[in-house]
Amino acid sequence: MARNIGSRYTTHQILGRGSAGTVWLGEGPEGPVAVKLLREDLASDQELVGRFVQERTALLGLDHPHVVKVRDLVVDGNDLALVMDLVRGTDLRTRLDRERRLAPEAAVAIITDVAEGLAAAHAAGVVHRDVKPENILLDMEGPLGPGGAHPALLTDFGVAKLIDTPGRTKATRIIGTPDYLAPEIVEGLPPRAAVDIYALATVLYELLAGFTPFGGGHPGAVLRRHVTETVVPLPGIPEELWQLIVQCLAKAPASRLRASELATRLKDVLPLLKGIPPLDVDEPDAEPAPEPYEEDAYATATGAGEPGPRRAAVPLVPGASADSNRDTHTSMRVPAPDELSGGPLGTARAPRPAGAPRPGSARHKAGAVRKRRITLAVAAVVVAGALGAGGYLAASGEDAPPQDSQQSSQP
Ligand SMILES: Nc1ncnc2c1ncn2[C@@H]1O[C@H](COP(=O)(O)OP(=O)(O)OP(=O)(O)O)[C@@H](O)[C@H]1O
Repeated sequence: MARNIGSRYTTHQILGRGSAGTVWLGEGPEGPVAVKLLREDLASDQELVGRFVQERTALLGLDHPHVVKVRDLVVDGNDLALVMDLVRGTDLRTRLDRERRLAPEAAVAIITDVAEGLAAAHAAGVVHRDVKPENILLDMEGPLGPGGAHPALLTDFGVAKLIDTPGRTKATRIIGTPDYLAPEIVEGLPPRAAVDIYALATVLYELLAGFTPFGGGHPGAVLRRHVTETVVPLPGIPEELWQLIVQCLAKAPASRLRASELATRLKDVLPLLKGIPPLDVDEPDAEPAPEPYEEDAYATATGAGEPGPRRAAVPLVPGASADSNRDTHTSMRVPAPDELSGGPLGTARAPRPAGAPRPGSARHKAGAVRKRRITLAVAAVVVAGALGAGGYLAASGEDAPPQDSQQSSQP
């Protein structure tokens, strides 16, 4: 049934649901649109509505072929809606679920598009804060690019920031999707443009591997890996491409490439990837069962029980009920330094060449445990030095002063 949104738009049919609201196919004065209607409890939050109006200029001003254009922001009674260009196609998560892994050329073509979109946003002082496959739309009506990839557009700009209002989330909580969260966010620092680069490199890794570099298990373990662990190389990945991923997954934000540099470097790499099939890697198995004498520091410190599902579907805000089982935003506590530095859930997930023995198998077990101990010992030393700010935030329990986290630190 058609429903009016403000005086200019009607919605007809649901395109999809996320944790912050529902996206509808709609009609506006200039033709079809997508309307993201925020959840009622968000729409009735006066502070959030104020922020929504404040963001208007920045969001409406973003105009780039690889960013989904926001046409209007509607505040009407209980309705709070973002009116966007309709992208006829699918989102990258759906494609990835279908294909499991993409050929390097197609993966890089998609990520290049998104890097270009991000470069424009960052230049305008806007940080996305929730780059992930769900927020990358593929325009099936657009021309085919390298590797047969359709144009990719980044969507959901500003939504993470809207939700992350000082009254709604404390400085001690994190907003985002665990698999894609940059280490500085885990440490409680304000998100700058480099968090988007980290998340985008994570998406690139995921397109190539079929899994994220630090995902798996309990969300707390995922957060800890971002801070303490090093990404493990993918078997068969061209070295030039691997180096770009490593650089953009650097723990120090300043060491990562900027979005425009990343786009340029990816374009340089593209011709080398022609005709390379999807990488032949097996997803690492779940963590091997902890050795009896190794204490699960995270579980002990937090009361967390068994590791959760591979992707944490923690609601954005209490009461949210995303009706899909896909990744969603997370609002969770900034872990304390001791939680970040210990426990066997922190082992980096090493991809295996197809058919190689599992890391948890008898043949590999002794080596794996030794390696885990070394990783954790190094991690403990690194985190002890690196988490001063995060530790303070975790301990303070105070609301943060309002911080314009969407202002980019980059020109
Ligand atoms: N501009 C658009 N045009 C066409 N479809 C869209 C558009 N924006 C979003 N969608 C579709 O609507 C669905 C829901 O999007 P939404 O942004 O609400 O959720 P999400 O990003 O999947 O999850 P979350 O908000 O929890 O991170 C997505 O599957 C996407 O494919």
